Amino acid sequence: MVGTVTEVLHAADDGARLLELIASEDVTVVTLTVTEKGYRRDPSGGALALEDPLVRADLAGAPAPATVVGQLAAGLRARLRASGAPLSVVSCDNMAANGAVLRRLVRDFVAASAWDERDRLLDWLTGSVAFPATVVDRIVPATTDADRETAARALGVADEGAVTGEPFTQWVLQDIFATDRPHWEEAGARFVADVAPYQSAKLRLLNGAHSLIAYRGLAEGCETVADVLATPWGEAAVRAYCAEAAQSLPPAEGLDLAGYIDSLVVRFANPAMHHRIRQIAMDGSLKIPERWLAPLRELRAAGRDTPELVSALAAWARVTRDHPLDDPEAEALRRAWDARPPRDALRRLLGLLGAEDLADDTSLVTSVAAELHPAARTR
Ligand SMILES: NC(=O)C1=CN([C@@H]2O[C@H](COP(=O)(O)OP(=O)(O)OC[C@H]3O[C@@H](n4cnc5c(N)ncnc54)[C@H](O)[C@@H]3O)[C@@H](O)[C@H]2O)C=CC1
Ligand SMILES: O=P(O)(O)OC[C@H]1O[C@](O)(CO)[C@@H](O)[C@@H]1O
Repeated sequence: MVGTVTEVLHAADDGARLLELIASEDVTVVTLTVTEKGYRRDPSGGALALEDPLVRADLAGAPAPATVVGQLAAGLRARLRASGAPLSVVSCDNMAANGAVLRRLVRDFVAASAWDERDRLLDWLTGSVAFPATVVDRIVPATTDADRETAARALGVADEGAVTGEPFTQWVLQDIFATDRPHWEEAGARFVADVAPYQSAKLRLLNGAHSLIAYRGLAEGCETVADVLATPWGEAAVRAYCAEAAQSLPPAEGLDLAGYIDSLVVRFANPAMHHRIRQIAMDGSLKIPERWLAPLRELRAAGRDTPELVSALAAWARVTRDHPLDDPEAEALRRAWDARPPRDALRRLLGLLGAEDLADDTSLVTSVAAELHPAARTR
């Protein structure tokens, strides 16, 4: 039993209680793990997607906000009305600069609202609400029935909240909380001034390699990350990808990139982790920009070759063409392949990733298209 969990709510059904809790002075920290989808960002610029139907409904004053940002903004308004006590809102989602992203989205929502206290709320957000950036690095795959059965056998009781986690754990937080914060460092968390080096290393190496494994593995009939690592090509593909992506990472004190890459190979190969590659492949249109496109742009701008990232993009493109997709853009991704020749389909796919600049990069598009050709080498 996790004794610190005293109440469990479903935000969609218990909206009033959620707002009451965000407004309560007893609450000093709100954390979020709602996946990239939960943020409803405009793919091109990172602003709140004001045209999204649910965001529009929340802004129009739907009785209970349905989006995460709408719920947070309404809760923060209630808090300002109740006491104005400072609060820290901590995104634990897998996005670069997740704190700044969330702060911007909440501010975008408030600024677009017709609320009377809109300007006062924006001022209060600036002075009293902190949005620290964080990086959570621990592989915890979606729980399966088999995991629940294992937990029930081990515990002697059924635990619907059981999760399976690997031995490795890392939680790095930006130390800019609005009030006294919990002493999470006593349980191993690290508080630092700047999480960006940790965030980029994790997104570009761990998550970037995961996505590569997912799209290449799907095409080859694998089911889990460990299955891919057990193939003759799995470890070499991870190492080659990481060696290339790591060139985009500046050296940072306390970060041993070579050691991290070695540890990834061991973590990915752990046969006890049934981390399904379909789970990782899900929502590629939201995950790929963070994981691959940021290093791709930086490396190309520095004049470096990017064969591994090109190959990764080709693996994703092949999956969008040949496999069923679980992605908010699934239909548009599939329709991109109505374009001929494949270079035009690739341009459309890159456009759907919000990467018009890369879609206009003829040399990149030609390289990815060459990898799609049946005669291209298989790696
Ligand atoms: N599981 C892991 O190993 C780690 C997960 N994370 C991050 O934590 C976040 C959640 O991951 P998990 O807990 O594994 O996933 P999960 O699938 O168990 O939980 C996702 C939660 O997000 C909610 N959600 C999904 N779409 C939403 C939407 N459009 N609007 C509002 N809420 C939505 C779901 O209802 C669910 O409660 C992700 O961003 C992930 O990158 C970070 C590090 C480790
Ligand atoms: O979004 P994905 O690739 O399914 O990953 C889920 C989570 O597992 C991890 O890769 C493990 O740390 C997280 O970074 C990620 O958020």
